[in-house]
Amino acid sequence: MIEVKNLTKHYSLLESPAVKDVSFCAKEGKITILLGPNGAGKSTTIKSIVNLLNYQGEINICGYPNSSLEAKKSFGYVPEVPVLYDLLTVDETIHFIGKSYRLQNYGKTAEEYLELFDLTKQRKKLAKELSKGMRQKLSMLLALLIQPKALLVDEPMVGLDPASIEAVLQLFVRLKEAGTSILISTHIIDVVNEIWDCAYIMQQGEIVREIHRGEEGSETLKQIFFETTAEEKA
Ligand SMILES: Nc1ncnc2c1ncn2[C@@H]1O[C@H](COP(=O)(O)OP(=O)(O)OP(=O)(O)O)[C@@H](O)[C@H]1O
Repeated sequence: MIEVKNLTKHYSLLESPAVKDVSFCAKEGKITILLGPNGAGKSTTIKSIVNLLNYQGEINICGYPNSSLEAKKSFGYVPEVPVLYDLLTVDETIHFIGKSYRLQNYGKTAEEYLELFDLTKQRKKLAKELSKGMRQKLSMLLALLIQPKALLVDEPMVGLDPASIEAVLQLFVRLKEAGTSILISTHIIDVVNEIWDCAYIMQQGEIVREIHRGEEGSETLKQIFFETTAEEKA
C-alpha cells in the first residue's frame, strides 16, 4: 500500500505549490492511475513518494515511512525518463542492481523479464547503445528485479511498440493479482482503460476527482477525464 497524506510541494521559483494538500492511497492488489493535464503535478507526486524531493506531508510505503530502508527495499520506480549507467552493458546493469539490493537468485527473475521485454539479444550492449524503447524496458526490468511490493511507474508506455505495450499490460495485471500495489501516471488513458481499478484526476496540483471501477456507469474513463478537467477549467 502507498499512502499519501497532505502532500504539498513548493518549487522555489513557482508562486503557487505544484502539489497542494494531496491525499490518496494505492492499495495492494489494485492498479491505481494518476491522470491529469500537463503540469497537473503527477510527476511531482510520484517523485515525492519515492523520496526524490523535499515536500511537506506524510508518505508511507508498505507501512513504512518512504525515507526508510524498509520502504526503499519494497518499492520499484520507473521514472518518465530512464536513468541508466550508459557505460554498463544490460547484463552488468542487472548485476549492479542485484548486488546493490543484495538480492538472492535474481538471475532467474532477470532471465524471465529479459525474455518478456525481448531484450535477450541486447544483453551485451551498453545502455547508451540501446534504443529509446529498449532503455524504457530495461528501466522497467530493473524496477521489477527486486520483486517490489509497490510499483510506481511514470508514463510507462511512452516509446514502447504495440507488442511491448501488450506485454506490459499483461504484466501489470499479473503483478496486481499477486498483490502488488501499482501506481501509474499516464496521459494515454485508452491504454490503461482495461486494467485500472481506481483513478485520481489531478488538476493544478490538486486531486479533483476519485473514481473506482464500477462507479463510471456508461462513461469511459477518458470521457470522465475530459468532463472533469473542462469543468475545473471553466
Ligand atoms: N524542477 C522543477 N522546478 C520548478 N518547477 C517545476 C519543476 N518540476 C516541475 N515543476 C512545475 O511543477 C508543476 C507540476 O509539474 P509536474 O511535472 O509534476 O506535472 P505533470 O502532471 O507530471 O506534467 P506532465 O504531464 O507534463 O508530465 C508544473 O507547473 C511544473 O512547471
